[in-house]
Amino acid sequence: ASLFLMHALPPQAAAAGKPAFVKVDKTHFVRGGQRYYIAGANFWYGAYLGAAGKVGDRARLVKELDTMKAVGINNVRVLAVSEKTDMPSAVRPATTAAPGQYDEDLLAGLDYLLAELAKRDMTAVIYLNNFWQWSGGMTQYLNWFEGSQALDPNVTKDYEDFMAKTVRFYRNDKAQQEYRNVIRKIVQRVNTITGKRYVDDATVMAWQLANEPRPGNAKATPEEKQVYIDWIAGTAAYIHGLDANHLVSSGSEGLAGSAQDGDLFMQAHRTKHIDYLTYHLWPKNWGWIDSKNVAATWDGALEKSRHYLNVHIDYAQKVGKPIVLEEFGMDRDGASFDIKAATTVRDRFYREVFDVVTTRAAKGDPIAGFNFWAWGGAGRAANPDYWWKEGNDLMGDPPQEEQGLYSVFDSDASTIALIRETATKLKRLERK
Ligand SMILES: O=C1NC[C@H](CO)[C@@H](O)[C@@H]1O
Repeated sequence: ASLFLMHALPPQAAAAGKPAFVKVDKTHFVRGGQRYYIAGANFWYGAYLGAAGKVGDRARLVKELDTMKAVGINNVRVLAVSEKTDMPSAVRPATTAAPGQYDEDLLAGLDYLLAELAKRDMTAVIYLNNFWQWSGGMTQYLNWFEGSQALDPNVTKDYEDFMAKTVRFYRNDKAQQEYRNVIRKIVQRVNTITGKRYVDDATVMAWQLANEPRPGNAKATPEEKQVYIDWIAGTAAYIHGLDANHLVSSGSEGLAGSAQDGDLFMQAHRTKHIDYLTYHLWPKNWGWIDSKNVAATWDGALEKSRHYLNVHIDYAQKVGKPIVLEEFGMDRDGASFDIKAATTVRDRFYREVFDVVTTRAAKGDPIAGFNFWAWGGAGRAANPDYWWKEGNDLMGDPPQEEQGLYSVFDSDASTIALIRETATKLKRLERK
């Protein structure tokens, strides 16, 4: 097996015979003795596809990874665990049925995904919780440990209330203890397919605290901000205590996930236990663009997006760490979810994003790559209303969103061409 895996490593590492962990060298990633840039996809459901039995679809997973590899995608950002919940817009089944009750068949899906990524010299950023409800997440932990109702914003329609209540997770000792039990279970896992300990597997690029953890809502108090800063540092330190080989990141969106407070964003990521910064860019979610009135809103959205793209690279320069634009997306023309709808606005947006990323990376600035949101591949919406039901294909859009909202499908040739072109440009920078 080791001989087999050897040729899955970058040439330098294979020659040296040691695993090529992704490391940080000042404001850049290095891997196998050379710079490393992320040309990545969000693939939250990758471990679900890797599960055996009826939940998974290993044949589809292999096909999706082959397709992504052929495009030049070298990294996927995936969900490791989900929490069983009665919230309608969460994925089912969940890896955690209740505190301490884990579904080994589903967890073996991550084993299979990592084994397949290793064969293709691809890496994974793995997040260990979710600030949002679509995988159970922090609100489900609070249902377990404080008895509160797990809040589904798709039902309550009140995101400000959701965010203000969800941050109680950071200060709930029992919830934090179970969260750390789950972190330890995943980080110290032995891959049931390869026999390799996760801590020794260079296919893992980084552990990520959660998907989009926020300090509170728009009115986050100084005390909530300090709790957030301390939670990031404490949890990241805990992970590094379990695993001396891998990087740790927060999963932050940047300003949008920091109550628009740049000092908080930088302060929360100065801790030595956080190895690189992350940010996400969502013009439609944040109301910068009206997909049904692009003519009137594109210029403003582009100006705000360019500023957002650049200011976070400047924050990373000040903090002295790499930063990855690990989420961005745009819907299909006319706000359609139909796979047959054109993607001219999406392609224009991706082109603008890629222009900033590649231009500043080529200048040596700390932008270390991207993950677009999200790979839909061969997945197809199953219902006329585009909502997901258990047993339907999984795709880039999690269950809380219409199936087709942001997914890049394998038939979206123009968008895939832009991703391929950008992956090639970043690959060239690795050889400098
Ligand atoms: O992490 C996320 N960021 C934005 C995605 C699209 O709205 C969303 O599905 C996900 O919760």
